[in-house]
Amino acid sequence: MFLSIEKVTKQFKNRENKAETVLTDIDLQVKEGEFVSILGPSGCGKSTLLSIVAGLTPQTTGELILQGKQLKGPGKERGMVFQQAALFPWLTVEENVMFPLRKELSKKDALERAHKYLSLVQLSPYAKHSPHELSGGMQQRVSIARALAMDPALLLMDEPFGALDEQTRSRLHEVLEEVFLETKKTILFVTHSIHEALKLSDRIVVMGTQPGRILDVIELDFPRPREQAREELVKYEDRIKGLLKSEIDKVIEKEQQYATSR
Ligand SMILES: Nc1ncnc2c1ncn2[C@@H]1O[C@H](COP(=O)(O)OP(=O)(O)OP(=O)(O)O)[C@@H](O)[C@H]1O
Repeated sequence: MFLSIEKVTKQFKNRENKAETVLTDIDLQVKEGEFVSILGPSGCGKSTLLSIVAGLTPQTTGELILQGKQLKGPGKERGMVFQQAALFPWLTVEENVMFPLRKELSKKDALERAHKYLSLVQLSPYAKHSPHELSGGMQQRVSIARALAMDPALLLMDEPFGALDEQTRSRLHEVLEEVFLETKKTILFVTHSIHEALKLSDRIVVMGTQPGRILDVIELDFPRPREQAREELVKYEDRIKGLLKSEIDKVIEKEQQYATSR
């Protein structure tokens, strides 16, 4: 198996210094070249799980194995794209994409690589621009190009389009789908949007909350582009909404308990 997440749990200390379980019994297998979304209500531990796979947050128990090797800490075989593009404002677009390549490639090769991926995300004309001259969606495309330029085996994306308006988001879904089909990268993608997950994924991992755990893994066995399969989409959407309903109720109930206890 390309990526195995085995019996992973995570506890954080809460404000009273008591251990609180955020993730429990996470078992997930990801095949090479798969697009897997992690979907669930706010606070169910999606970002924590992705951060554990990235090696940025240590798990409390359990194991992660990528391409036969046990994961310990971060590594360049995993690229990460966050909700905010986090570009260096003093560098141009192409310099931002070249930046992580500076140690392993000559300047000429790094530039060539940067342009390959800028072209893939349709930003070649903006190579010499500064990040502040770009829209939020364009900046996010630069950060996708930067992550891809490292040629990671696994691309981890944490709500990469969460801060964008609906139209830009929709355009970037198309860009990401093109990138996915072209590069055949394995992608683990965190979202709380059912539509986004249905549009992009081969499989959707639906998570529940309190504690965060996997409720179901849904295989989307109908062809891309997904928008054309309206009936299929509605069927899957209803199934996911059914799974999430009681989870969202739990979040609301906790919120109400908190409000009445004040
Ligand atoms: N460093 C930390 N220390 C303590 N608790 C944390 C820490 N990071 C996350 N948590 C807690 O873990 C839980 C899961 O958080 P996480 O950000 O992974 O959820 P999420 O599903 O990604 O939420 P959202 O969709 O709102 O981004 C939350 O209750 C959060 O408060």
